[in-house]
Amino acid sequence: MGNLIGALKLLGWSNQTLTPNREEDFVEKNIGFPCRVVTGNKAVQSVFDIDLFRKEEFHFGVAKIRKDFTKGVCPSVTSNGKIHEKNKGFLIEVMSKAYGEILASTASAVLSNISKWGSKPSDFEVKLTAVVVDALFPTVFGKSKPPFNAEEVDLYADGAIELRSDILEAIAGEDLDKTRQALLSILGKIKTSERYRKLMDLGKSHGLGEEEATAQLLFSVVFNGLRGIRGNLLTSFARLDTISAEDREELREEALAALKKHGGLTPEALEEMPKIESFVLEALRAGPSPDFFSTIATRSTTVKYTTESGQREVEVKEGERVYASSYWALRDPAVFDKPEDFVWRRFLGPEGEARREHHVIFHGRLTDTPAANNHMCPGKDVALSVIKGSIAILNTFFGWELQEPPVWTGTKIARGSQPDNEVKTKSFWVQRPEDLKEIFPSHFDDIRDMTTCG
Ligand code: HEM
Repeated sequence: MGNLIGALKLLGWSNQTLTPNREEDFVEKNIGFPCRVVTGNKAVQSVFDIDLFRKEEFHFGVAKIRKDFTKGVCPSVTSNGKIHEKNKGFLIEVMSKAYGEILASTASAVLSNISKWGSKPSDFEVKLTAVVVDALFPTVFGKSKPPFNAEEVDLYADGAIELRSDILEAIAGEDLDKTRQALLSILGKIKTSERYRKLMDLGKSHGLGEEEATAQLLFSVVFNGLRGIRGNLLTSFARLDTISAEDREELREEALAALKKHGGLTPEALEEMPKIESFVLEALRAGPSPDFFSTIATRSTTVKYTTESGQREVEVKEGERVYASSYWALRDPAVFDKPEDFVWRRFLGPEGEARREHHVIFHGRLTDTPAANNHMCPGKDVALSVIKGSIAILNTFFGWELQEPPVWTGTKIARGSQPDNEVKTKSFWVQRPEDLKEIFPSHFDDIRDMTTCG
């Protein structure tokens, strides 16, 4: 019963069931399984040591991965040891190639999607998913015919995981026919994509057979990549609604100057947008997705960490589950002043630079580098480029009114970092059309038509 009640509490109140007592960390709790819940920033960072903490294969916290959605191959994110090193080495190389194309692809995805939105875009969250799919997927797979489609990709990502508790899963009673069709369709598109053979050769050079390499790409790009970027882009977009018009203008001026100077969304232009970067990092701090890291102690060990009352240490037994909350680590007042406030300048200047040591959203510090021998996200740089680039373009050239103000309570597990309430737009329009025409001339006519006909 303990497991069921624990799972129900987590499903019902999400991060708020884990609200820390900052005097303590590594608290024993049942969240669907008995574990140690870790919430302090320094203590959470201790789980990044892969000698001490390993992944539970095919599981994330209260969720498990459906094996038939990965062709039975354990995804890199929950694999360990030598197998993880092969998977991760491959994915790091795939993502570093994608990084070279991601900004051009992002600008094109944002603007070509907007040209189809009209002035009253409905189903805005699905529309934003399409932006992410169009920005990310071609940089990995090249062209695919027919192209990947946002609805089916979302269906796959929803269907790929289920609840760990069989009882709760039976109550949820999902119909998987459509998600299985989506899986087959996506696999077909991956296998006929422009770069498939090259990707398979790359996989081979890392010791991965075709089945394994395909499954790693499928789960990494369609689940980790899409879900990671989509949730955090939506939350960043919604946060724009919570800052003043003057602050929005300040962000706009910075981005516009950089885009004009470099003739588009280039790496050099993004370099010259520290305010946009700080805004996005703060949005990801205030509402990170994913919001936890779930691990298992590889051996009995003593972990040293700091709390408000000073240095502490804790004995963790071999095999004990450790659930590290990035949501609370990013709200630790020991490292982030007034953590409940949204302070978009928090990551500016030398002090803001130093705060990157505590920003753990990517399962590592922002100053760390993903590697085959750690579990840090290999999509970090690509993901940040998509989010920063999209926010820069949206805020600079477009205006919108939401149907209701976004709200974040940390109680809605299914929403992750996204606002509790679905983001719906009442109206959407172009601003600074002359600048848009000058910087992105090939998209301008289509977008101008959108505002006049919508
Ligand atoms: C803002 C967007 C993203 C965020 C916040 C994010 C965050 C994370 C986190 C926290 C982990 C570790 C999970 C854990 O250990 O429990 C992770 C792992 C991973 N992510 Fe991301 N991710 C994002 C985007 C992406 C993208 C774009 C890709 C690739 C297309 C990607 C691919 C992966 C993979 C393959 C792993 C497993 C790493 C390993 O095996 O060591 N992620 N990501």
